[in-house]
Amino acid sequence: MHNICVYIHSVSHIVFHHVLSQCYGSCPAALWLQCVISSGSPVAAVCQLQQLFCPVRNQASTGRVELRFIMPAGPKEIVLQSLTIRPIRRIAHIPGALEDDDEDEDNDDIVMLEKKIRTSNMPEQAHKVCVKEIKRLKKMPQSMPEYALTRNYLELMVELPWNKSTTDRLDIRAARILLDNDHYAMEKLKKRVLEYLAVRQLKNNLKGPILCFVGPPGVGKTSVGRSVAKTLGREFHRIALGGVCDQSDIRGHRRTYVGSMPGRIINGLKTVGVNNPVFLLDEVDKLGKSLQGDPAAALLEVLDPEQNHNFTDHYLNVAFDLSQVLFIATANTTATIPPALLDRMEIIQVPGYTQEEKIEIAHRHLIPKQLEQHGLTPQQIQIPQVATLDIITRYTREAGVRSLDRKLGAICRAVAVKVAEGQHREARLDRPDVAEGEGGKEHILEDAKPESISDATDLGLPPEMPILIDFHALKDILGPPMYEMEVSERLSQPGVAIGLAWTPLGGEIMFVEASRMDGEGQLTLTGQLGDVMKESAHLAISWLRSNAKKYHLTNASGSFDLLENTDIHLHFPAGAVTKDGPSAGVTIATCLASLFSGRLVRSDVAMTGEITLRGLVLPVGGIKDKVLAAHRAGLKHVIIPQRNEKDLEEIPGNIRQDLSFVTASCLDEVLNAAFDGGFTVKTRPGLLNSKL
Ligand SMILES: Nc1ncnc2c1ncn2[C@@H]1O[C@H](COP(=O)(O)OP(=O)(O)OP(=O)(O)O)[C@@H](O)[C@H]1O
Repeated sequence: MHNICVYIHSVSHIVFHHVLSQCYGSCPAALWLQCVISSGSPVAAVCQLQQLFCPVRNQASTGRVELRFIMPAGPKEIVLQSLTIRPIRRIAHIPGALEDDDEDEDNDDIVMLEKKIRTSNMPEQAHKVCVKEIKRLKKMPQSMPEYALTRNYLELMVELPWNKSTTDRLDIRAARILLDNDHYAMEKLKKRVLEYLAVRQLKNNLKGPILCFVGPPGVGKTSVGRSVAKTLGREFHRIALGGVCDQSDIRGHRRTYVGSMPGRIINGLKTVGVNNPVFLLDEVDKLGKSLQGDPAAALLEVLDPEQNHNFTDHYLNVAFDLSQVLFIATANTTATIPPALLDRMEIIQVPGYTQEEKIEIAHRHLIPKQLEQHGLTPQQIQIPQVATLDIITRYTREAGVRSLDRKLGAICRAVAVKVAEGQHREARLDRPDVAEGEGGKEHILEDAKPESISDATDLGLPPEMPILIDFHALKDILGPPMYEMEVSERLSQPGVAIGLAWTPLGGEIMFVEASRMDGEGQLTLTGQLGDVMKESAHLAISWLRSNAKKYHLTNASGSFDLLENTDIHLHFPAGAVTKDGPSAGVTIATCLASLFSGRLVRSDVAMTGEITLRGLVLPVGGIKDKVLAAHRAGLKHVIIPQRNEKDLEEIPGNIRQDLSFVTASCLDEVLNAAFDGGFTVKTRPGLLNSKL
């Protein structure tokens, strides 16, 4: 016997009761779906319900049925439920009242629910609440809106994994192999993760710190979180926190609200079905705030090992023990993480990759993954390392590898079309053993072919030869290169210097430009600068004015008072991007020194460092990312504050070899390194201040 019964108990509230009885064997005895209609009349609601039943009516006696419900607000279709129906004997559609049969079925369901509550392993407090609620449910008329709410609540309570967990697979050696297999480089991060797992192995129930991976996009933070779960043999669940601005998203709504539901933590537990998953709290730095409360405050309770064994979701209204859950957070920057939340986490910096690391990641992980996703084999496409380097330097500018991955995806798609069309032809190979690489340079290919493939095809060689991706093929598929080395062009006149900036997207090189013109001694700053950066500009000008004689710096009329009848304009290109922080101090001072001395700053030097009014150079953060950015841009020398020398240990050996570093403790040393032949004190008599 198969019944579907619908009743409307208010204009805005429709409860659809779908009873599946005897003929369903192992299927649940009853399935309840509830749909809240935000607007519309009863007539409209009945029409929609008729639409809902149409597919069921037309269904043959066996098969799969999708019940669809059209919301009145628009054309959006929501699949309420899809289920297998066999056989359909009868469909009853009775708006306004329940059939007697259905009532019996429903009572059966409640009996089953009660049984589940009795047999479930939930804690005593939760059990008491459930028993109380089911007693209320039994006495409640089924037409009451609260009936469905209570029933949903009880169904969630019996579904939650109060005591169900997976057994941890704690084998550090296996974990090391798995992490190494899944991720290239990231040594610091892997080391810390292994330490964490080792302590877990030695001491069960570790109330350890919450790890928070901080780094630019696409450096593998999320993917390491997934590997940790795999290593431990735990379920993995990702909770995206970007843009979450309502604390109910974390802690749930109280059941008194219409449409109330549990928060993301409880929902996640229901999804994974165990109480010890790995929860990845993604983009914790992008939590918002609103009148509906502060979600970061709600997360405090979730992440605090001292409190989270008693986490109370507003919807559940009973405590759930989260102490077995392994939380890992990810963020692009710590600057926007609320301090209290930051305090509960151990920050592990994940810096961007060098070009060499990116090439390795591409060939070991990204290309095989893309080939698999596009149904290609290494016999059908060949991407040499020079082509990968071209993609990295000319088509992407990023600290991570996400954009590189996308470009490789685009190449695979283009090749898939060729392969599918059966047109196996080399995109282009001018000479048999040579392909063009970055900057038009020619590179010897690893597996150089005796003939170019296009020639080979013409000569009747096998069409299954791999399609070779070279510079010209890249141009065909990805379009003209998006980034060119432009550094030396931009430093071809005085008043320009290259700084190094740290952004949540990784390190960047930053040009600082200065011009002077007749005026009244005003300083104009443009390029969306924050207050700290503006102050750095004022500091740099003051230092140069006070040292103008020492360095023989003059304005256009030859006066040592640099601002006399002179206005200065300082600009930081990429004017749409907001910039702040003190680390541009040395660059601004160098740029102005170039402007007033008429000398060019070396075009292969980049610098970073905070300055004081006395010309000292103070340490700054993000050195590794900044150095990587300088290397990516093809620069050769990097000036950093002396007290940042220790940070150079983090720079990979090959990058340290490619670059030379100057550690400066004062602006004199910076200027000497930034200009060819140094920027030493002029010794013309009469120009120097007597103390010098
Ligand atoms: N070291 C690496 N080895 C292998 N694959 C990597 C590595 N780093 C990143 N990837 C790959 O790059 C892709 C992007 O990584 P993922 O999504 O984990 O980045 P993310 O740091 O979490 O970025 P976001 O901050 O934007 O969330 C994934 O496919 C990942 O497997």
